[in-house]
Amino acid sequence: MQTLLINIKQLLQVRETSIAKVSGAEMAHLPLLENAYLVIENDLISDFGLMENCPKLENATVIDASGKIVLPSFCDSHTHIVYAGNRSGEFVDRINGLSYEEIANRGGGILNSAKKLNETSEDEIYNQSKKRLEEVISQGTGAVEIKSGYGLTVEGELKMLRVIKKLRENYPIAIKSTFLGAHAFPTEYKENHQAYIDLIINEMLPKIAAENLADYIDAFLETGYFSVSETIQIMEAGKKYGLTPKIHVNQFTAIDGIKACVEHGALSVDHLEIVTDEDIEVLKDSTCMPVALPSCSYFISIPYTPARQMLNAGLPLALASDFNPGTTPSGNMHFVVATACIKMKMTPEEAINAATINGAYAMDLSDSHGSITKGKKANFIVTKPLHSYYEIPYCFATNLIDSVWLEGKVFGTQI
Ligand SMILES: N=CN[C@@H](CCC(=O)O)C(=O)O
Ligand SMILES: [Zn+2]
Repeated sequence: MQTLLINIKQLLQVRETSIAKVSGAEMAHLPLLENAYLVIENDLISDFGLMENCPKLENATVIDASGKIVLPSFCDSHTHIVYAGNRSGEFVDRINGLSYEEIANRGGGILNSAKKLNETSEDEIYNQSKKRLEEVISQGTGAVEIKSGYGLTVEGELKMLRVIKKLRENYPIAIKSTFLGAHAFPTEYKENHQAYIDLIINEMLPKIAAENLADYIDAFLETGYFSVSETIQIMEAGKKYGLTPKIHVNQFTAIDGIKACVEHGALSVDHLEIVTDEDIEVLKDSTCMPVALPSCSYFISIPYTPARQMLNAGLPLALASDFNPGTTPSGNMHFVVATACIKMKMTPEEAINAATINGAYAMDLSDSHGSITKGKKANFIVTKPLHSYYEIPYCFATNLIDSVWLEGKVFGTQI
């Protein structure tokens, strides 16, 4: 089956050859074609170019995209969209003056979500989570990572990971699965951290590996959560089962966690609201992708990742949503891109690179996702008529999407 999109006003992120990621000054360059065509063959991109060179394809379905912009789907490399219920009560508590830390210390926060999750059936969690997955797809996400971490018990973590597996089986979107048993210490382990770490290592990990339920391992490396040495134990244990680390770090404090993550081969370090010069030095010349989560900074009023400082140092940066019930109840990557431009002073080119090809890198998907390249998945967004791609971050709260395409079909026609 062949589809030909013609008269595309701007075709963004076109890469003749596949690249893994873009870093530093390269991020200011977003390659594009004005007045372009795009050919899709089954689920893959097979050709693209300028309209003046548009091929005549006898049997293709032709779609006129006059005035519209086409860009690769967003690659959201950090979410927690599998959860039960919500935490809107804590949202109001924060409006009334309590901090995230104070709420967590009262047994709220992650432990609140863990209680709800353990009380909810797997089917019910699946039904709640699939609505969020459908929502983010309709907002332009074409590849997503999903974490566990609201179970904090053997059964609870397995339940979450099985839901992620079922989502992966039932939706035409690439899903990577991350085991985050080390998200918080359950109350009964508050005074005995090692016993919970042992439970993760000796009980959870072998079962997860036996069912092949995870691609990555994560921990919340933070003051009051998992220390550097505790996180190292988790990373080392995960690696024995082939799970590469992707770690929550530097959300509230900088405690030399990034160094440990880089030394232990982390694919990404995520959050980075607080970043020191030493952290930046450690990330230079590493293969680890820093990931910023600006919707989290927005929602709980914490600093934004210092993107400019990091890009000036030559680092790459990815943008992800962090969709979760506590700090970011939204997976809208258009809002993420806009907020990165508005609050982090990233240019539209930098933000779109960060939310597409660099997001793909942070999920080991840059070979198949994140750019308009022949042979990659035909996952892309067609916008409503726009004057230029600058309007994507500029119109920060307008739904600019005309259609989202996953594996060569308009989403909604596959399921
Ligand atoms: N910071 C750690 N984990 C999540 C939030 C967890 C929660 O509050 O439920 C995050 O990435 O922001
Ligand atoms: Zn997170």
